Amino acid sequence: MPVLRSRVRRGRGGAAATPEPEKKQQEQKKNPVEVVEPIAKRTRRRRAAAEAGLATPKTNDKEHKTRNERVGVGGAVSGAVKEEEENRDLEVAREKKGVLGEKKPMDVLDSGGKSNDKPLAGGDDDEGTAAPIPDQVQVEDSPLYKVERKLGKGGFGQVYVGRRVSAVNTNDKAGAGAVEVALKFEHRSGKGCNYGPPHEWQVYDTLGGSHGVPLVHYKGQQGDYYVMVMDMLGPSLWDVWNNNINSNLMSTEMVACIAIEAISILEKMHLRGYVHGDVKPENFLLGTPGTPDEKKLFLVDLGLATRWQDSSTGLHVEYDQKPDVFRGTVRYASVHAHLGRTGSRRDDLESLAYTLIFLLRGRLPWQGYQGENKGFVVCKKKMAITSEALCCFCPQPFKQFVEYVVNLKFDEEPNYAKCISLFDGVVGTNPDMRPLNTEGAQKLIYQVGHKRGRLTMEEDDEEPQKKVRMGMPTTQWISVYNACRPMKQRYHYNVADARLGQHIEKGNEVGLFVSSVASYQNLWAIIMDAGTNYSAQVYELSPYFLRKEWIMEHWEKNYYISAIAGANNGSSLVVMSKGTSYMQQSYKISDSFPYKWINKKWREGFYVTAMATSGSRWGVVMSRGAGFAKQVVELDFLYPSEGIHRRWDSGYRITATAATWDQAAFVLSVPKRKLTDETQETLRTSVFPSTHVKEKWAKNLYIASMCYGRTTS
Ligand SMILES: Nc1ncnc2c1ncn2[C@@H]1O[C@H](COP(=O)(O)OP(=O)(O)OP(=O)(O)O)[C@@H](O)[C@H]1O
Repeated sequence: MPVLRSRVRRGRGGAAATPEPEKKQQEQKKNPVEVVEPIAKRTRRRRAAAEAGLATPKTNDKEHKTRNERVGVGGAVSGAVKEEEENRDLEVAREKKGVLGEKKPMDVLDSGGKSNDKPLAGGDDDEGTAAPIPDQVQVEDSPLYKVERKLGKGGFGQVYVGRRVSAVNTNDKAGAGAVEVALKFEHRSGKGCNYGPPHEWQVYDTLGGSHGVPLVHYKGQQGDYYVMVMDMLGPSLWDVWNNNINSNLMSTEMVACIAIEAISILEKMHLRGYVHGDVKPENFLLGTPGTPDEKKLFLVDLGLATRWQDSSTGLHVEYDQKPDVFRGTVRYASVHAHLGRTGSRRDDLESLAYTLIFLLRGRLPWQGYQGENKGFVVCKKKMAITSEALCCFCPQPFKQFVEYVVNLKFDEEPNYAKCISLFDGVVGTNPDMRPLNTEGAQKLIYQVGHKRGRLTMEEDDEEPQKKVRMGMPTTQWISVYNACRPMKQRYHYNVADARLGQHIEKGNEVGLFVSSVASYQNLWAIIMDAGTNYSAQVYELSPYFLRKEWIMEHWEKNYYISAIAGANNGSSLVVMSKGTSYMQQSYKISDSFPYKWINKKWREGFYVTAMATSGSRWGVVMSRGAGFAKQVVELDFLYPSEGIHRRWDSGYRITATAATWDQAAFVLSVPKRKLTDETQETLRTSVFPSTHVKEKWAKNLYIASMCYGRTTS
């Protein structure tokens, strides 16, 4: 019995009817075909009441206009010529490189630091920089400071002690008039200053001085540097950990206190609408030794902070995924940050969980990877590891904290008080005796009136949380079904190479064309139906993944790629059709998911129209004239359930799927023409979903896309 996973989206029932179904019906009348499964009902789903209030998808005007302009210029006359030129370019590029598909590193905005996780070089380096750090600093109406010893350096800036030269109250230890301050220098051509003063300045304006965030007193430009004058603090948690010569480990009580105070600092930051975006041991600083603040915890480096909450509407920012954008530090980044998802409160807490485990155990299981796809490997490891394995030798509360944070949803408000209470049993009952000041957390508990005690996640009376990251990784069939008018559809699976022609010919004889193809264990699955609108079709089974010569030959004859599949043994099945709406086409083969290329082609008015994998290689076909207004990609190491649901809610539907043993990719599009019935369902099954397909047919749902690969059971 196959394992069934169903995700249902009910139709929105838009008013405008598309002409396509009518054409399909006419074609069906002209070509009566054998009905594989009788379809009795003809139903229309109504927009579910619950969805009536959902926002209509926004149109990206700029993108829309560009595409129309380009399509207009392309026209019927020049389309074929342009297409040929386009693909000659592609061919030349590929031959020059001598490989199929280039492997480009991701865009990494990695703040690096001591984690030694810095794929891109740091912006400024005093050793060798053309502009030396000034000897003295005076910005805005600040006192004059003499620049003394270096306190630290990150990927963006360098921090020095500034000693006040012009004396007013010479004994001030803190505040704007302090004798010693921290001076953060960022070179004006540094990577954080592309658009003027560092973004961090703005964030400090809002957050500076809030619980656990140092105050910035003055900021301004001096020579080649942007300079920020802030409260001077003491060693970072990384320094403390590193200086613990005996074991490199911190006491459990100390780490539990850090957990408690860090959660309360993050809670206050989140309350002001920001997420930090780079939580790690290097960015937590203690107060200056010998001062009343020496046992206080601070969080610095707001350079990657972003808003999770829109300042004008108060609403949560919109979900998005840009798989080639990474912000943060590889070692501590959340899985969602690795995958390029919009940062939200859950990400800070996940990074904090990794920070705590690092401080306790002295090492994280994904340390030590190097090379171009380090981010990919680290993310895969974070995704695969169980909380038991990650937290072995750590007391239970740390494991519970990990389990809680990795299962938070994108816009879910974390229960900070509950998280803090997890660590109650690990710290001493008298706050004054603790190795770290936990005053902020004390206040938080008091303010929310939360009863402290030995509360654990399980004992909570809330509904059990749906786990988003705890499923067992597996490989399965992923099939996608769309609502449409009754039509004939056939499927064949476990088809050996030799039998393929027979099935396709038989289908063609009764007017069916191949609408989608997939591969499993070097056998093929083909879907044929009467709803394609194609007028002619050719296919090739090749021992190579997307054989260029055959594709180009058929492009010349005005066929366009309409479906592709790749087998693990490297062979591929390419189907090309006449009668598509496409005006120009391009494809790419790549060792990693080619998001960068997709992004580039989007800007040129192309949309993904077919996608397949062969082993770990990806093949993506993009076309002009695809009939889409917008398109996005959901890429994950497991079935990206949350992302798909969010996209569905914004009017997207899955239009292409492909998966390797590691990753599943879903392309979702907003059609230009509003669909009469937007119902879409997905199934994940361990065997080909033959019985389920028949059930779907009975509900006028037809296979739109399928693939075999990575999901979660
Ligand atoms: N106010 C301060 N007082 C004392 N030391 C500080 C202060 N601010 C920063 N530092 C030290 O300087 C280091 C670098 O600072 P910061 O993290 O702000 O720079 P960055 O270039 O933005 O770093 P990253 O590469 O992590 O983004 C810190 O790790 C810390 O050791």
